Amino acid sequence: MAVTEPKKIIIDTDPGIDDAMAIFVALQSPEVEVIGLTTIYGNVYTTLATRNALHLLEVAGRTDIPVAEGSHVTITKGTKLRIADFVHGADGLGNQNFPPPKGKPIEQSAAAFLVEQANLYPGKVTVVALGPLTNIALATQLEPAFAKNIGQIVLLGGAFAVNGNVNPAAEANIFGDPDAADIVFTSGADILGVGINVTHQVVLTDADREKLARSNGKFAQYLCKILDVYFSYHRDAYSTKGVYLHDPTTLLAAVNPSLITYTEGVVRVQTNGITRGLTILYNKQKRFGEVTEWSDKPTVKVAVTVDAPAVVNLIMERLMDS
Ligand SMILES: O=c1[nH]cnc2c1ncn2[C@@H]1O[C@H](CO)[C@@H](O)[C@H]1O
Repeated sequence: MAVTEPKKIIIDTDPGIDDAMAIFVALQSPEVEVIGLTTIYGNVYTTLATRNALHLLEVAGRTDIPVAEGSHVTITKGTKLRIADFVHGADGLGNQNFPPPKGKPIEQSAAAFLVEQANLYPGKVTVVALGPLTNIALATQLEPAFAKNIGQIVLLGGAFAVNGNVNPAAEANIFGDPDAADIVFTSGADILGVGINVTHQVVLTDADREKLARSNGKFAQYLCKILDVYFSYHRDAYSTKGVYLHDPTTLLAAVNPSLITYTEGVVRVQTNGITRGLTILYNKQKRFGEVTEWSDKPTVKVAVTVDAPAVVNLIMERLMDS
């Protein structure tokens, strides 16, 4: 049997408790090879995201993986960022005050690193984007061929036909930089968008957490230390007895696409007004008489269903077996 080469992935991340989980699951997934982490603001500011990315790689014993620091401002140079420290703790990792990492990010910016890797392995690199899409939008501006050269962009973002999690209109990653999101969705790259309409189906329960705690898995043990803040946020905000696995679900959609189903259409993002950050998918079922803002824009894939039990099982297995 031919041995298939692992898929090369770059994780663009704002760690973040569920980011930490996604990064660990990726490192435990033989189907993929993590060739770099790029950092962005979102759950924390970019400087802290870089520090946390380096820290998580040190915890994993994978300091061979480069970290490239991303943008500190939005694509329109906006500095008024919305940081979700109330979801993840002030340090982004459950207020554990871990020691600073020994490692440093590489000299290259996240956007330059993304462009370089896409050029180096045309069509072979998947970006798994777990935060606001500023770095990816910058990469498309830095290199017009980026959309063509990148293999796929699997992104966590949007709330398709459901309420957002920042406000009824907007999901956090898209709200973080709506202009960048619109650039990415209309870039022509092969894009799979995974919205919270899908990730809200994937819940880690208290019982799952207890099972993780009882295992000897190194990553399971680490995560159990940082999960408290994330659980209490969900209890307060949603009255759920568990937490949504946004980032690990998106990562697994890249690792094993058969875990989800998707539809195709054109996605545009509202960039101003009270619905700033709203994602609207045009499903092409109606032929509109007039030219619309969706006309002549490239088609993307948007996840519709997920095999939630399989996703939770796979995440648990990989974290416990570490
Ligand atoms: O209520 C929330 N407000 C802001 N960010 C959130 C919230 N819940 C989760 N996330 C973070 O944003 C992404 C999913 O939208 C996830 O990365 C999650 O960590």
